[in-house]
Amino acid sequence: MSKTVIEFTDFTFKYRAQQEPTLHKINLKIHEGEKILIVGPSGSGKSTLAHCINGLIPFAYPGEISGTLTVKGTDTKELGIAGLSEVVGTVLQDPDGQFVGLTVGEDIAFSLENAAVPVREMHERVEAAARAVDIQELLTASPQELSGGQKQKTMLAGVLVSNVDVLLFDEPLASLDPYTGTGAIELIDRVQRETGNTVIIIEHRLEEVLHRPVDRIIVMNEGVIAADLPAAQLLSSPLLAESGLREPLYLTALKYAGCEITPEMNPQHLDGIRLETGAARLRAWYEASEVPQEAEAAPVLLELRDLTFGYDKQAPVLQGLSFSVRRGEMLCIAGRNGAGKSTVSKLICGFYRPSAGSILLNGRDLAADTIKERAEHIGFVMQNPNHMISMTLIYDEVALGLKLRGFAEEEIRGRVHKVLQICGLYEFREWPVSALSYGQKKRVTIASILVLEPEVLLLDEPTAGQDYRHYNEIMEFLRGLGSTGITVIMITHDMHLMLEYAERTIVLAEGRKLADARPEVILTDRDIVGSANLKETSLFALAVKAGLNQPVEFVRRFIEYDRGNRADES
Ligand SMILES: Nc1ncnc2c1ncn2[C@@H]1O[C@H](COP(=O)(O)OP(=O)(O)OP(=O)(O)O)[C@@H](O)[C@H]1O
Ligand SMILES: Nc1ncnc2c1ncn2[C@@H]1O[C@H](COP(=O)(O)OP(=O)(O)OP(=O)(O)O)[C@@H](O)[C@H]1O
Repeated sequence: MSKTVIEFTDFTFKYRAQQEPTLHKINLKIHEGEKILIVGPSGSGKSTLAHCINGLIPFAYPGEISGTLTVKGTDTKELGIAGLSEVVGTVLQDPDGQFVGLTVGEDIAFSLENAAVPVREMHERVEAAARAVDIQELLTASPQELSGGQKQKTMLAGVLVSNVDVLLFDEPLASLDPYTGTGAIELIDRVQRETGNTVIIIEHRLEEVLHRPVDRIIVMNEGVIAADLPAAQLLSSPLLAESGLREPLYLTALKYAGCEITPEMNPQHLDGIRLETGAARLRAWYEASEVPQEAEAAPVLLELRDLTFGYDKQAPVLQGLSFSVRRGEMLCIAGRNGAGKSTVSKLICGFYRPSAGSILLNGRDLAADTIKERAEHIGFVMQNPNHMISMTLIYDEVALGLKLRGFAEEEIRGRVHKVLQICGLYEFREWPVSALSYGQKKRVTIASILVLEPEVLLLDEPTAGQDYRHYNEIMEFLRGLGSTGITVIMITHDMHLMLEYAERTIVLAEGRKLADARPEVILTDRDIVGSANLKETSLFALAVKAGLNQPVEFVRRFIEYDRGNRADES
């Protein structure tokens, strides 16, 4: 057995601001060269555990520690944050908090400058890392000009160039398009095999991380380690479901068809899975499943006509983009990192003006409307919750919009409480926002917009950083809004979300509309998937593997059936 790099012994940690410990008596050994995946519901302590390893706890977030944590045999309290930074490289969940350089290149080079690497070698290594994540064109760009995914890639490159022993990734996939995400998982795998580094990945998107093998999966739940198993064992046990976590979609399909999942089937990867009787069962399930009904089309509410826009006049981001959205519809906008998805939402909200084309709401051109006037009808939930929150207490944050609009105290309280309940935040209403996990903060921002009851709700990655339970709750809630006539537009890289909740998806590529169709049609079309950096759904690949004649229709029927199931659960 190789050497232990990280060792938690009866380790308990309580944040100064909390009454109860967030981590309880953790006993965990991580060995040199191991690749570990940590999963767990939102707020279960995953990021807290990571912060203990990189020294942010207790040096930046103070609190009480009992028990010990050693990194390479030395207690982290003795190593200090500087000592730890030489051993552990971290990509944090919120990339904005992590930028130190004025340009992308400087940022990637930061750790090398600190380590006094010769200038020539530094340039070579920075360029190689930038190429590995495909941002070599952006080395002189400033961090403010980057899309969410481009920021994430810069962080990844910064960690990959450094000479640390332990690489720690806190939700590395959250802002990456699926193709880039797959590339990042391959890259992490390659770097680990080449350097023998220890790798720890925290991620909700289990199916995507398992694209490359991991040695163990650790399940955190309520501050304790609920399971510590190889992937095949975990996926064939009820432990994920018991912790409210999502299994890969193809396994859910096999279970619906009546298959038992065993470690011998190699359930951790669709390529290597042994279906045996599964194929016949899937066919029988498909033949017995109901044909979904088409919904009636509602009138158009929002229309984009020939929109053209560029931050820099020479380089248009959008060129003649047109699409319309119907009242009560749930629509997704998808496309690769930097395709212009967030830019579309900023134009709709009026943060920027198009250089040509128009945006109509209920047939009326919005050109003359201010940001404030538009906000009465169109609510916008940004990608990064830390960009939206301005109040200290959760209740005040959610009540703010209603207060500014002059509502009576009584009505404000009723509406805020109702929304907090819907968003699973009621019990935290008197808490400071700073004591919440990233996923919980995201829900606060959704709540603060929902409370205003907009006609159109525009969400940039609504479920990034959410666990499966909250994903279901938020999405079923948004679907409920759809049926009351509120139109929901979601920008997302989450192919599950798109399949399960969007009635239609607009795919952007090169500033134009590449496709406008039902999600299962898009996610089973290799050309569109390839051109827009999306990812084919594993359900489709499963149906093909099982030899079904109509794999697209199989995907559609599965989604319909599963939707009914999930709506019952939430
Ligand atoms: N700086 C802080 N001060 C006080 N309490 C905190 C702080 N950060 C996190 N917590 C508390 O610790 C708990 C665990 O948070 P943590 O961020 O570790 O969860 P997580 O499992 O990473 O969740 P997520 O998947 O939502 O990111 C949260 O419920 C939160 O209340
Ligand atoms: N404020 C800005 N100034 C200059 N360029 C910008 C600015 N914001 C975005 N861009 C550029 O415009 C393009 C589109 O960015 P946008 O944020 O709309 O992409 P996106 O599709 O939302 O990407 P992601 O999936 O990574 O979030 C990118 O090339 C980005 O670098």
